[in-house]
Amino acid sequence: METEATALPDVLIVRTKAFQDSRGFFTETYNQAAFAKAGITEAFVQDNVSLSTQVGTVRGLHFQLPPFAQAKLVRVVRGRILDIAVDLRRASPTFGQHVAVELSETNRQQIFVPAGFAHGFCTLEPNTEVQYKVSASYSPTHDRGLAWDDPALGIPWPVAPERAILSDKDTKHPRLAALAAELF
Ligand SMILES: Cc1cn([C@H]2C[C@H](O)[C@@H](COP(=O)(O)OP(=O)(O)O[C@H]3O[C@@H](C)C(=O)[C@@H](O)[C@H]3O)O2)c(=O)[nH]c1=O
Repeated sequence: METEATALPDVLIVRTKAFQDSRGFFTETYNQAAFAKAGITEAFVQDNVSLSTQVGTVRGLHFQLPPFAQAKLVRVVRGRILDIAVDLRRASPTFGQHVAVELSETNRQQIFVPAGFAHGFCTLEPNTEVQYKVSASYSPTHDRGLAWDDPALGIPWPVAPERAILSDKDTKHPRLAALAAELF
């Protein structure tokens, strides 16, 4: 496997080696020892999958508060997304900044998003299936959101706000400036 730094040094793009043959390919999407060697030492405790049927589906921006803050290792099994991570660590020099990375069934790259970041994505193809590992279990009482379309974030979403397909919950999150000091 190899990792590539992004504009936010703690967010990594991960590529694992694929073995091609006449049947197709084989790759290890996660290997604890290899990832630890590359600096990803989180113990992942839950695997998630979501299917978004329509192009322009936006999920996010989501995070969980401590002690249930989650690091995430995200990949796309089918389709294509623009994946977004926003730094919410108040003491960080890159607080409020984001990384945008395209993940697809074709490029098979993954993104590692540490705890202390909000995460979300927009689907670029129908029937897109996203799988991700998280380092803390789901806790609805610690689950929080950040407005995906907050202009202060400057995220280059590939869908117009009026066309985005969102959950009811994701239309109601506060903007960054209104997030309480309850962050990280
Ligand atoms: C996230 C999650 C949801 N659920 C349930 C709650 C709810 O009834 C249903 C759908 O939940 P949501 O609307 O929050 O699903 P979704 O909008 O897909 O939420 C996910 O978005 C991406 C961007 C992330 O980064 C994830 O961490 C997660 O927040 O699934 C669980 O049982 N376990 C979980 O870990």
